[in-house]
Amino acid sequence: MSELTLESVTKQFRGVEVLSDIRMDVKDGEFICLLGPSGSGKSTILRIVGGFEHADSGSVRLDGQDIQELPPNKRNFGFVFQDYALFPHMTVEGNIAFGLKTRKLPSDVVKDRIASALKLVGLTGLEKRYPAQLSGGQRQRVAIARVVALQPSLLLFDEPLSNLDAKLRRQIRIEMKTLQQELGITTIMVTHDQEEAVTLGDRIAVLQNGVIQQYGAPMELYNAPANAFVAGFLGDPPINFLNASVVMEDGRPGMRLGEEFRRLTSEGLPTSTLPKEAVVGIRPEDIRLSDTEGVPGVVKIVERLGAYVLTYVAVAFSETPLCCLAPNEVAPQAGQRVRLRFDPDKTLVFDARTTKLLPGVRLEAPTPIHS
Ligand SMILES: Nc1ncnc2c1ncn2[C@@H]1O[C@H](COP(=O)(O)OP(=O)(O)OP(=O)(O)O)[C@@H](O)[C@H]1O
Repeated sequence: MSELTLESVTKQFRGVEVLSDIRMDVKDGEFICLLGPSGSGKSTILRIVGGFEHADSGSVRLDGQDIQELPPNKRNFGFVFQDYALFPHMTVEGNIAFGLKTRKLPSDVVKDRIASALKLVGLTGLEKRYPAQLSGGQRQRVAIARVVALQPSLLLFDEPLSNLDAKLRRQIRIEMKTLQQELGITTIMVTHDQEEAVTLGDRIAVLQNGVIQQYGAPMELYNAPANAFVAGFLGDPPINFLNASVVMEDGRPGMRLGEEFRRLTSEGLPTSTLPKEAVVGIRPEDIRLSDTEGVPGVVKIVERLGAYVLTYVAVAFSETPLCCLAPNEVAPQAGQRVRLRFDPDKTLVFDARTTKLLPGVRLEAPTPIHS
């Protein structure tokens, strides 16, 4: 069992608050990703969990026990950093054995642990190689094997893949997920790469300025982001944002998007509580290109990505062209006039002032268009 709970954790550096009121629970066997831009406090949380920093207030509990006074070497946690620093003068075997020997384990146990760790990361047969004789991906696998061999109760990864090229990142990412599922070790990983977080994390904590903006399953965050920041951080290509004013027409709320007027449905939210200014979020895959129906626009740029095509369409109510993602066979030309249809169930509406999601508020279907 390895369940971790962070409660009301705060941290300041030189009088500047870098973590405020961090609350997180990590269940046994879960893979948690801490996602956020540079400086948002991800590594500081990991370092507090690892025991390399002390929280100013709040508690960090493992299986109910407060561990804050335990030094890092008494926590039995495995740490893999971005700069995984293998010992260059030691073989693969020697690198993995090092930590095991400091724990004074019998030599047959050390041998077994090395063999099974190397098997897990697919490096059996490379025991006698030196780090310089390995590829970047192999070195990272040794770094993971070295930590896994210690049989830690918690795995802590700080941007472990960021030194690798895109293809290798993807490959090792799949290996890490498989390995973590096989071993069932509770894992926390820091990343600023949303794709990595979405593919690896059972749950993701999105951080901004030391505050957890939302903590939940990847698709929960994607489909129902708590605020515009989370909506913008998850998804590639990113969500389109449009500024809009909320207005009443015939006693019913609607929105002005430049010259366009759209009715609003506001399930569960009284019309009187709707903000005056809103931000509408529409994901590229929720916009359909049409010849006949919807908002008129002009294609500016077409980017072919192989399986998909991204079309950037200039419309009257947005300063920046809207990005639409469509299957490859739907490929308009730059300069072409098109119409755009939004999936009304998928539009997200945020309060422009607080940036919070207005749950249940949707733009209605594009037809009929009022002017
Ligand atoms: N030891 C320290 N002394 C002073 N300030 C620090 C220290 N460690 C971190 N900080 C500051 O705390 C804030 C959060 O840093 P942290 O490293 O946790 O962010 P991060 O989200 O992991 O960023 P990155 O992705 O760049 O590593 C930053 O503003 C950073 O400059």
